Order: sequence, then structure tokens, then C-alpha cells
Amino acid sequence: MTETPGTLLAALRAEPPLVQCLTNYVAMNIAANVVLAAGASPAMVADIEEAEEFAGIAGAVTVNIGTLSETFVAGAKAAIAGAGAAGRPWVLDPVACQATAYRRQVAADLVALGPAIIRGNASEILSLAGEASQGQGVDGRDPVTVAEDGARRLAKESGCVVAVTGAVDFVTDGVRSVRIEGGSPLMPMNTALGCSLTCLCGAYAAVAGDPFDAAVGALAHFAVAGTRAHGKAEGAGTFGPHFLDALQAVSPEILDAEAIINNVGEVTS
Ligand SMILES: Nc1ncnc2c1ncn2[C@@H]1O[C@H](COP(=O)(O)OP(=O)(O)OP(=O)(O)O)[C@@H](O)[C@H]1O
Ligand SMILES: Cc1ncsc1CCO
Ligand SMILES: [Mg+2]
Repeated sequence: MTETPGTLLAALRAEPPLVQCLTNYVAMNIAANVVLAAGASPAMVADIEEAEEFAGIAGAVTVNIGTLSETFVAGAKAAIAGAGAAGRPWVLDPVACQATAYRRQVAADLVALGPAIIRGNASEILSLAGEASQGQGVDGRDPVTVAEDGARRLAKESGCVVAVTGAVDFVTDGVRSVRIEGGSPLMPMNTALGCSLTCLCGAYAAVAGDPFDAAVGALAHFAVAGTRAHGKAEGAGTFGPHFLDALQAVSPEILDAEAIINNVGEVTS
């Protein structure tokens, strides 16, 4: 990997990318703070009147369907068109896409528009891959390992990098795959950290040449910061501020030294 997580973090901090985040009402503030603490510049610009124009000046766009509406979808499609016209990557977070017919339809429509990265929990990725999912609402209820084959297939069929998060994360482009260890069981007890990670994937994608390296970089940054914050937190409540501190404190050197990234090997058939 030429673009190590630390190399990408150094690039991100040298020239903080503007990341246009179309996210849900729950995540809005948390995700903006996460992106800022990591070193990039978030902007929650989502309305159809300006989303396309704004994407023309953003380094990347992220789309999260957590609090879905027709208005949101119109703004998202405008932003995606703007990113496409500007030659910039966009990232999809298919929140609870298994839950309703409307979510399944919108998620499938958005995958067809060609995100560079899809980031979701295992229940969401299983559903997108057309497999049975134990998920109900926004929280993942399947182990990541169960979603790995589906993630590989989804990546191959869609041409996207697929990042599945949970206790041990999995990233694949359909051929290359890695598992990333670290983080904390307190992370899923803090709402919208996955949504925030999707926005950070946008920040890394803005500075990376390869969306696979971008996804690995963002997930590794979360994993290293999560492990560090776990050692300081007293529980779910104090984890949040320690996590923001850790995202900021992780330097490019620390990131490359502490990231636990295991190659799963190439699947070419
Ligand atoms: N049990 C765990 N141990 C360590 N890290 C975890 C664990 N569960 C989740 N994480 C980490 O938490 C972060 C968010 O992933 P998660 O799968 O919880 O997202 P999500 O379900 O989409 O969250 P949300 O929808 O609430 O934003 C990732 O960095 C992931 O690695
Ligand atoms: C709780 C919640 N509901 C819709 S989106 C969201 C944030 C976590 O995905
Ligand atoms: Mg989520």
C-alpha cells in the first residue's frame, strides 16, 4: 500500500479538504466535530437549491440516508451530480437500508449512481448484497464476518469499495481485502459514530488516489483513536469527548505505528 493511513492523514492535515456531508439529523453535529478533530473541514450543505453547486467546490461528498425523506433524496442526487461533474468522489452510508421498502429502493438507486465507497454496518451491507440480515433499525445486528462474502460480491458488481464496520472491520474492492482491528465496544453505544466515520471516509477520499486506501485510512484512524479513548473513558458518556481528543492527537506517525491492518488476500475468481 503506497498510500498508508499515515501518509493520507499527513496530506489531509497539510491541506484540509472541504467535505460536503449530507447526513441525518442525529449525526449532523457529531459528524462535523469528528471531521474537524481529524483535521478536515465539514459542511452540511444538503438542499436541492445549492447542493450541486456546492459539490463543485468540495473535495468529496458524503450521503447518509439515516433520516430519509423525498427532499433529502433530491438534494443528495443533486450533490452526487455535482461531484460527478467535478470529478470528485462520493461516499454512501446506507443507514437501515434493510428496514423498509422505501429504504431498500433509495439505497439501490444510490448504489447505481456509483459511490467510490459504501460504508455500513454488517446488517446494512448484507441487505445491499441481497442476503438475509438480522438488522432492524440503525444498529448492526450481524457479525462482520458473515457479511464479508456479500461485501466482496457487492464491491465487484457495483465497482465500489465496500467497508463493513463492527468489532473487526472489513474493507474490500472485490479483489483486495483487509481486516482492521481496534476500536472499542463503547463506539456502538455512542450514536452516529458510524455516520461520522462515513464523513471521514469522504475526507480521506478527497486526498487519496485510490478509494480503497481512503477507506482503510479512515477506518484505521477510527480504530486507533477508539482504542486510545477506550483506555481513558469511564463509560459510554465520557467516551465521546475522549474519542474526539484521540482523533486529533493521532499523528500520521502514530497512525501507521498503531494501526492493525491484516491482509486477507486477493480473490481473483
Ligand atoms: N464491538 C466493537 N468493538 C470495537 N469497535 C467497534 C465495535 N463496534 C463498532 N465499532 C467501531 O465503531 C465505529 C462505527 O461502526 P458501527 O458498525 O457501529 O457503525 P454504525 O452501526 O453505522 O453506527 P451509527 O449508525 O450509529 O452511526 C467503527 O469504527 C467500528 O469499527
Ligand atoms: C438513531 C438514528 N436514527 C436515524 S439515523 C440515526 C443515527 C445512527 O445511525
Ligand atoms: Mg450506521
